[in-house]
Order: sequence, then structure tokens, then C-alpha cells
Amino acid sequence: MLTGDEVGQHNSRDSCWVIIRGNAYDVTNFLDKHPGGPRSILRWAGKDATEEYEPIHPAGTIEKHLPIECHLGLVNPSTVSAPAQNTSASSTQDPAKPPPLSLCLNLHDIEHAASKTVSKRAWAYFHSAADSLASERTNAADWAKISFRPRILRNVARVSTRRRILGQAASLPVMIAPAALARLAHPDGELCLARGAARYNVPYCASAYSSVAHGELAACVAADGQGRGGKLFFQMYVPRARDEAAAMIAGARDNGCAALVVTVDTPVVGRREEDERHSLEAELESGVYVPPAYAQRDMADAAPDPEGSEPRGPHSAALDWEELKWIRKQWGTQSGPLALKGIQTAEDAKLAMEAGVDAIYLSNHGGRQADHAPSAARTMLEIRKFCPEVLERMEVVLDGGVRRGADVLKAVALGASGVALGRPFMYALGAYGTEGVFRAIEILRDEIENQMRLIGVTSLDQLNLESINTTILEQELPRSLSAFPRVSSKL
Ligand SMILES: Cc1cc2nc3c(=O)[nH]c(=O)nc-3n(C[C@H](O)[C@H](O)[C@H](O)COP(=O)(O)O)c2cc1C
Repeated sequence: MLTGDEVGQHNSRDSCWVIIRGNAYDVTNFLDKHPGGPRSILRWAGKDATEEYEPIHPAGTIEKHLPIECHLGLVNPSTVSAPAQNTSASSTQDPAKPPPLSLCLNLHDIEHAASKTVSKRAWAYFHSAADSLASERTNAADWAKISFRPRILRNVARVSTRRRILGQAASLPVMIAPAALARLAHPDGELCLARGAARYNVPYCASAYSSVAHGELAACVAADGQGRGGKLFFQMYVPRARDEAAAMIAGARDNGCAALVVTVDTPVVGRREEDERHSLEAELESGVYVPPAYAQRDMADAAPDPEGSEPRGPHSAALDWEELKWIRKQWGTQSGPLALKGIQTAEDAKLAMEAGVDAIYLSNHGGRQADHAPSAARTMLEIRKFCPEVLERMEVVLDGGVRRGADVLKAVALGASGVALGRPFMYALGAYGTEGVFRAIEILRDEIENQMRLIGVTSLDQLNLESINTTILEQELPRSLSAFPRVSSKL
């Protein structure tokens, strides 16, 4: 059995050992492969890193990524000193009690409860958006620019909210968007989302960076013990190495994921200043480096790229339409649809169609990637104006700034089969765990049903462009695009 002192001697970039759950690991050769960058590991070189590691890594991560010879064996616990710096920044404990869940009447109330109760680190990660925050603000503002054209006297005693999303039956036109690292805010993490998906039969698109193992999520989504069940989709960030990408795709298939959603708006991670600021402030306060939950900055200490100046982020910045063909082949056509997440222009929607993709997912990543990016509502209208054939040939889902049942219905009227929400579900699980996720879905369900009655529709397929007024947003669309020379200026 090793001692804490022995491990402590390997505390540098040249020889870096860490202790996790009582075992020592040699991570020297893994430093530059770590998706979060080497610095966040080096901070723990020679020490017990369990507290930092636990909330953000799913079970089995070490076994998957470290060759067996790097597993050094047990460390005598009586020889290991407690972590010197237990910064409140990394705490997942919730110091304040949220108000009773019954007082949350809408998703904004849940967000408010989360802002008071989740750790500062989790809040900074969930809440942050890129640069000037313009993309995030546009998302909310653009839903408000669309109004309804309510019809009356239509017998709306019974309404149906059923929908198919990425090929799967769902009880609502709602999907849980991929969002990473939920265990930063709650010990059950993404399991809370999976339970919500199972109970209410809505799809859950699990993030590649889920802090709960995908196998566990798949088992949880498949049944909630009462004969209900949802569907799990897998969101993939394409890694640099093809063998890693192939393993991810095979894993998604093995776990029975019913769709592969490839995120294409993330050649580098957006500059999320709230997240970075929290990390810097926590570092100042504690005197030790506190990594942002997830940011490009942490890559600064990675070894230089021998090939030149390609960004050192965790995802492939070299991903292109050619590489997509390879992904298409790996996933095949039997396992469910392949969707591209992060489409933001009519041109790329058309290219996706020509590339044989089954569905597009309009998104600016909740305003966390490109600054001044268009909202999904705007992109949808752009597609309708310049290449409407895309909507006949491919399913469209979208997200960004959706906070009300009315927003969901506007998106459906624009042509979306499903509408995803990211932050609201993270806030819900952060403040209230699984019950919070249940409540968030119930709020959306009630708002959707009520609004359907108030605008005179009894099923979602009755919604179309005549159900809404998009004049304000249309005025902000590009007048012409060289890729579509023969398009009229009307929708
Ligand atoms: C905390 C957080 C983590 C996220 N993680 C991922 C991810 O791992 N993969 C991904 O494709 N998108 C990710 N996103 C983006 C969401 O999938 C989604 O596009 C966005 O949250 C939608 O905007 P909304 O938060 O306004 O609903 C994340 C968003 C948040 C807020």
C-alpha cells in the first residue's frame, strides 16, 4: 500500500500522481489529453483530488481513459492529509434553502430559487453566456417579437400535446437539451433529468460531458418503475482523434440512444466571462487556482500543438463537412436520426440537407458560443425565406431562451417538431433535485395546454405561420443571400 508522502513526491508536470477515492493514479501522460486542460489536474499533483474530481466525472471515467499500468494501487488513508484548500468554489453543498417548490409558478421562479441556493461555481457555469451576452439576450427578445393570432369559438375542450421528436413519440413538444456537469449542483446530477424524461415521456439529449455515466442515464430513462419511459439521445462533441470519436458513437449505440446529435458550433469554447470571473475571484480568495467549470482558458498550459496553431481546445476545430461524412458512416442509418446542433444560417441548413443529415437543431448554444449570433427563431425564418425545401426534407428542432409554453408553441408554429430547454432544467435540478425537474415539465405542460386553448388549437399540427405574426422579425432578416439568387423577398 502506498503512503500519502510517496504520492506527494510526484507533484509536477514531469511526474504527476493524484489520489482519487483512496487510489493513486499516475496521470502524467494524460495531462495534455484532459478535456479540461492540464492545469486543473496539476493543481492537485501529489494530493487527494477526490473532492474536485467527484462532481464532474461520471463513474468509470478513470478506467476508460487511463491505461491499467497507471493505476498505482491503494493509498493508506491514515497517511493522506485532508485537502489543504477546500474552496467554497468547488463545494456542491447547498447552503441556503430554496423556497417551497409549490411557490414556483413559472420557470423564472425556479431560476430565482437556483440563483440563491446553488454553489457560486455551479451558478457561474450554468448562467454564463458568451462575451457581450448579445446572443443570449437575442434569444429571449426574439420570442417576444412574435405574437399570436388567437382564434375563438373552436371547441377546445380537449387538447393533445403529443409530438414526435427525432423519430420518437413524446407527450409534449419539449426536449431536455444537452447540458454538461449537472453534478456541480446536485449529487444526483443528470439522473434528475433522466427521471423527468422517464416520468413525463419527453426526450432527453444527454451531453457528451454528462457527469453521470450514459449507461446509467439510459437505464433510468427507459423506465421509471411505473411502466412509463422516455427516450435518450446522445449529444457528441467531436474529439480530435478519430478512434475516440468512433468509440463515442459506438457507446451511444450500445446504450440504445435513439438519435445522435453532433454539436457543430463549438470549434472552440465561447468566452464566458461570468464563469472565468468566478474562477479568478475564487483563486484570489483562496490563493490556489480554481479552474472554470469548463473553458478554453484552461488550455493555455497545454503542450504546444506540433502541427502549428490549431486551438488547443478539447474539440476538433478541424471538423468540416468532409469529416461529417465519416461520422454519418460510423453512425449508420439503422440506429436513429443524425442531427446537427448549432445550425445558424440558411446556407448551412441547406448544406446539412445535401450532406444527408436527417435533422437540424437550430441553436446558438444558449448564447454561449459566437457573440451576436442569431436566435433560432430568426434562423428558422431565414430558412423559410431562402430554402423552404429544407423544412420539407428534414426535421427541425431548436432551442435558446425558451421559458414559457407560449414560446414552445411559437417555435412549433414556425415549423419545429421539438423545442429544447437547457438552463431551466439545470436550475430546477440545482435548486430542487428531481422534484424540481418534474415541476419544470409540469409548468411547461400546463402553460402549453392553456395557451393552446386560448389561441384555438386542439393539436400541435394545427399550428402554422398563420397562427403567429412574425412581421417584426422578418424585417430583420437578410435581404438577399448569394447562395439563393432566385429567392423572392417574401416569406
Ligand atoms: C450549463 C450548460 C451546459 C451546456 N452543455 C452543453 C453540452 O454539453 N453540449 C451541447 O451541445 N450544448 C450544451 N449546452 C447548450 C444547450 O444544449 C442549449 O443549446 C442551451 O442551453 C439552450 O439555451 P437555454 O439555456 O436558453 O435554454 C449547455 C448549456 C448550458 C446552459
